[in-house]
Amino acid sequence: MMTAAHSAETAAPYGSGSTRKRVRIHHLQEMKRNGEAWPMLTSYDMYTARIFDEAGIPVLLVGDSAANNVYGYDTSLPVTVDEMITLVRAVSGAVQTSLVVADLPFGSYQESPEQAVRTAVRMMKEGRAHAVKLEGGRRFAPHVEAITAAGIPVMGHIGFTPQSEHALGGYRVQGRGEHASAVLDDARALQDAGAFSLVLEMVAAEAAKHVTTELTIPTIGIGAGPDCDAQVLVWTDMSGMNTGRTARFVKKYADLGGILAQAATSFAEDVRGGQFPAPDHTFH
Ligand SMILES: Nc1nc(=O)c2c([nH]1)NC[C@@H]1CN(c3ccc(C(=O)N[C@@H](CCC(=O)O)C(=O)O)cc3)CN21
Ligand SMILES: CC(C)C(=O)C(=O)O
Ligand SMILES: [Mg+2]
Repeated sequence: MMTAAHSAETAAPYGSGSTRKRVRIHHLQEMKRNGEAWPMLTSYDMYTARIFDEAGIPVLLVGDSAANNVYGYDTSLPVTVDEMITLVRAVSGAVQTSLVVADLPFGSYQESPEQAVRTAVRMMKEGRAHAVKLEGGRRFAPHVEAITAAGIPVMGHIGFTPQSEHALGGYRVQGRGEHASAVLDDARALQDAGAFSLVLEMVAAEAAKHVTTELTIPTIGIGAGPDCDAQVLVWTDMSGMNTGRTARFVKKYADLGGILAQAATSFAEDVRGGQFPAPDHTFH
């Protein structure tokens, strides 16, 4: 249910030709209070952004997972701010309603709160994002606070943080048993620093539930069980565009990879067999 966020009753902001209304951060907090779970998807291009916006996905994340899913790198570490900005601009230019969140890539904010603000400003100014996301727990509270003070909404991201995979020792579930309290401490610190929401990635369901209850800001789970306020998946995973191996937390809702392979094969057959172009596709 998209409620007021997707209704056409209110005038759009100046400079916009649209009558649909942008999802706002307070709508996300309102959905938490009302117990309405909401979806988030990644998007890296104009077509998927337009489709997900029309489908009523309130938040689109231009994830640094673009490293894997656009640029073909083996981890998310190599993607640059410039590589991200190009994609962020494509996505934000295509949406009418969805809130566009841009990931700050590895190395673009860890040095200092000042560096974090500089990168976040670029994502807003050049990428035209509506918010930014960064990975890390309580040690990044000053960074979140500085970006927030600059007037930029920040989404946090804790649990398994792929940019730290080498420090974490691989793809590991976080917050099991006695480690649950560390996840809660990180969550609280980020909320207190001004984060408007928080991704919990590969967090034990029990810990994720406890964090969700304790926080006033929405939690967005990926491999963090059913009790988060929202759920996020990478679009290439959930659509079957990614024909490779996916994590256990992924549910595949379509076979886009298979459909596209069929279309390419049919096109190739038609060209080779002389069935394309037909008279309908031909000018005289
Ligand atoms: N396509 C794609 N989907 C993602 O979810 C994703 C990316 N790319 N790139 C950036 C990060 C990396 N992420 C990942 C990638 C792999 C696993 C994974 O293989 N997990 C295993 C191991 C779990 C374990 O050993 O406990 C799994 O089976 O879920 C998890 C998160 C999440 N993000
Ligand atoms: C998996 C989500 C939360 C993410 O950070 C990304 O896609 O980069
Ligand atoms: Mg990311």
